[in-house]
Amino acid sequence: MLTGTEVLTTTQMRAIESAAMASGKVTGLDLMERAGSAVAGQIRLCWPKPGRVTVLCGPGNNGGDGYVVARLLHRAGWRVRVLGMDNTPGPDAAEMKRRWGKIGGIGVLTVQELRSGAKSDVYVDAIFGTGLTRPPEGDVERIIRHLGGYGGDIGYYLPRLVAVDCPSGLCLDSGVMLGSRRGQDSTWYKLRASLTVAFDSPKIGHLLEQGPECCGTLAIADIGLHQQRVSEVRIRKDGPPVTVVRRPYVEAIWPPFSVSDSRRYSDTTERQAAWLQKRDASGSHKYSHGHALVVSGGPAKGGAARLSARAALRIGAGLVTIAPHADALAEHAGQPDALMRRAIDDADALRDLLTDARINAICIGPGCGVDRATALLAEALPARRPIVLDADALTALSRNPDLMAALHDNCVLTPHMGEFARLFPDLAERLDATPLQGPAYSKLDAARGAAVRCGAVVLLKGPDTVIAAPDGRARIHSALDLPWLATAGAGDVLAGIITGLLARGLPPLDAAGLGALIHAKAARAFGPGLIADDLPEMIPQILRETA
Ligand SMILES: NC(=O)C1=CN([C@@H]2O[C@H](COP(=O)(O)OP(=O)(O)OC[C@H]3O[C@@H](n4cnc5c(N)ncnc54)[C@H](OP(=O)(O)O)[C@@H]3O)[C@@H](O)[C@H]2O)[C@H](O)CC1
Ligand SMILES: [K+]
Repeated sequence: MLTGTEVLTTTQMRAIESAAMASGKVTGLDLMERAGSAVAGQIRLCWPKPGRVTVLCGPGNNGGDGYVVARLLHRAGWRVRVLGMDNTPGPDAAEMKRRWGKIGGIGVLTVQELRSGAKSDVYVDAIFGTGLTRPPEGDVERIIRHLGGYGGDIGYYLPRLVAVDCPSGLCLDSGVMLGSRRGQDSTWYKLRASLTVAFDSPKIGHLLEQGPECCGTLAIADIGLHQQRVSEVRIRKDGPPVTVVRRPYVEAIWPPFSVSDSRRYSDTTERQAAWLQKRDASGSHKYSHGHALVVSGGPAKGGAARLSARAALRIGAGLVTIAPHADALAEHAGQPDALMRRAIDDADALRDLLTDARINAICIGPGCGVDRATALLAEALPARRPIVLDADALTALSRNPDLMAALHDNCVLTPHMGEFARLFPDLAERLDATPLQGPAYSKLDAARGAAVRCGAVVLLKGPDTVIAAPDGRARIHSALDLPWLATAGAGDVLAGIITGLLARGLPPLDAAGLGALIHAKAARAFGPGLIADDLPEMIPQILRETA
């Protein structure tokens, strides 16, 4: 349902690149020239007046791109200094190094050399790209630390650090700096580029964990590889066919980067907008938009479920019933009047209610209580209706292997990292280990592993939300610009939006993906000062603006 941006792994990127070269339509040298030219072009767009630039070139093709940048900026009138490594790179990078060598010299890539001479206006990091396999060490580590501001005097210039493909040290399959402890501020170094120019498509690591913060503005340059997006290619004419795995693929649904082609990167289609606004032929009767049931808890615990129910109504479920324990029914008497109320005291009462086949989506967890969630899930899961499990329902799941075994592909689990660790401790532990080798285990790997294991859609919440289905399809929803979304009750609203979308008939992965998107858009539209109650009220504006 969503049209997003395809996100690649580094292996997929290499396969596409190899396929392009094997087709004979383009050479590695052409691709390198286009890559370097895209970076130089972006630099000139950002800083039109030629100044001083230092280009730092690593041992591989990322360094090769750097030599192209140096040559093209020199041609544009910049005063260029190049620091490189004393090695013989692959043939394409070697040729680019040779071409630069006819124009200027190459200093050694050390901190001492970097600190000597005049300061530059722009520093280009072309040390490592997709080929990083282990944490940087020796001189290269020192220079990357220095660029990260730990080394002193070029800190003033950090806003002008431009990364080729990625800031060096970042694992593009996971978004972690190899060698640095995850989730801690005291990373042993942290580059913060003001601009990163990457090629063809964003990679997983641009969007997850430390990636967005380190990359700064991410520009994706088209280097003419789209024709190579075939499902099967031959790398060599006489060689075996090599499958370029494009599906299951990962999609970014709110890419935080600047792009010129808005059609390719739009987040909703016209058809989707019409469906969201009920302007299409999906039906004019309230039951044609589904009936969502939001299970609530006992006395004084109703606020969370009411937030969910309100969100399910606002997103367009035809009917929404809130189902508290009978003791708590009276406290749900207030607004919104559109909400229906029905007491459910135990699993038998839920079974009775579910004889109404028109109830086609359930939300369970917010304010429910763990014991109640345990009892009601045992009844609800075998019914195999679309169901969102959040909060207390997730705790119930983590304590009951039988419930875990009853999950099915119409379930959506919405854990934050703490809940995820209780549900899938081994996966969380793997994620917590310091990554020493690329490709490092990623949040995407963890969410996918969890989805496969439990047979349900898993939405792992965070500023970089990852959504994975048991069949391997996945989405990354990056919303680092919304610190004010970390507020009590915001998760309950998300659960309600997803439940509403399920009631309206969206498949679980789409409901979770679109739910995360609308939730973030509502928070963005409201801005700082947001409380969870504001989120459902912003949904009409988001629906109106969806085009
Ligand atoms: N994908 C494309 O369409 C294009 C990509 N381009 C650019 O190419 C790089 C990828 O180039 P590659 O040569 O594969 O990789 P890198 O340049 O990133 O680095 C590889 C070299 O670095 C060595 N390495 C890896 N880790 C370390 C480390 N910790 N310390 C020291 N050296 C390290 C590695 O050596 P090994 O010992 O591991 O073999 C390599 O020598 C991509 O990012 C783009 O910028 C094209 O130019 C355009 C098309
Ligand atoms: K780089």
